[in-house]
Amino acid sequence: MPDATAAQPILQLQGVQTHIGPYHILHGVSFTVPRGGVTMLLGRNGAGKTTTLRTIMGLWQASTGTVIFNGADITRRGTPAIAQAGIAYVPENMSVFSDLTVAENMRLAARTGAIDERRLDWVFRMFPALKTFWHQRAGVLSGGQKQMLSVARAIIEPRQLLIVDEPTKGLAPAIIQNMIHVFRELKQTEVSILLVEQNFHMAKSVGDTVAVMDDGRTVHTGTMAALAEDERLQQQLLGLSLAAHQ
Ligand SMILES: Nc1ncnc2c1ncn2[C@@H]1O[C@H](COP(=O)(O)OP(=O)(O)OP(=O)(O)O)[C@@H](O)[C@H]1O
Repeated sequence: MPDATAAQPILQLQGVQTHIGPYHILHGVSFTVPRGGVTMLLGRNGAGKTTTLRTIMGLWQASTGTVIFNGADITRRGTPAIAQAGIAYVPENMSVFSDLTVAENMRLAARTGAIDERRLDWVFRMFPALKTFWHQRAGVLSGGQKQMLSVARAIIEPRQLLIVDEPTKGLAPAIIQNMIHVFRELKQTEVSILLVEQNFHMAKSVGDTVAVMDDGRTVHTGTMAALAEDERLQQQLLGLSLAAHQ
C-alpha cells in the first residue's frame, strides 16, 4: 500500500495572522512546504518572513489561522514541543556560543548528549572548517564559518524540517557558493527545508518551490523554476532587477 503521509505536505500554513504587542504584522500567510526538497520564502525587507518563521516555531503566537506540521496542528504548541516534534530553526543571528569550542557547540546541539560519529563525519565532509577548528573557541571563526556551525548544529541530529533564516546574510560570494553546495547536499537527505533568502542566485540554485510575501501576506506561491524564468514577475514581487542575476 502506498504511504499516505508521502503526499502530505510536511508543513502547511493557512491564513496565519500574527500580532506583536499592538502591531498587526502578519495579515494572512498561507503556503505549504512539500515533503523533501527546498521551499524558499522570499519577499522584500520587512515583508514578514522572520515573523512567519518565529510564528511557526511558537516564538510568536498566531492570533488566527493554523500551522500544520506533519498532519498535526501545532499552532498553539510551545517552542520546545515544536522543536521536539522534529523542526530545527536556525535564526538570522548565527546561534553559536562564542566562548565554547566548536566541539562543545556541537555537543550541546545533540539533544541526546552523544554525537553519532557517522553523522559527524557527514557534517565534517560538508563543513571541513569545523573539523579544523574542532577544539577552538567558536568566537575565532569567521562569519561564514559561524554560519556553517549554526547550520551544522541544527542538522547534527536527524530532523524532519529545517528552517533557516538568511544563511548567506553578510557572506562573501565564495562562501555563498559553499552554502549553495551545503543545501544541495542536504537536499539528498530526507530533510525538508524552508529557507528565507535575499540572495536570488542562491534561491534559484537550491529552491524547488517558493512562497513570496509582501506586507505581511503571501502574494505568490509556485515553483522556483517558474519564478526564476519570469523576470517581470520577479520585478513585480521582489523589485529585482537584472543585477540580481549576476
Ligand atoms: N518585535 C517587533 N516589534 C514590532 N514590530 C516588529 C517586531 N519584529 C518585526 N516587526 C515588524 O514587522 C514587520 C516584518 O518584520 P520581519 O522581520 O518579519 O520582516 P522580514 O521580511 O523578515 O524582513 P527582513 O528581510 O528585513 O529581515 C516589519 O515592519 C518589522 O518592523
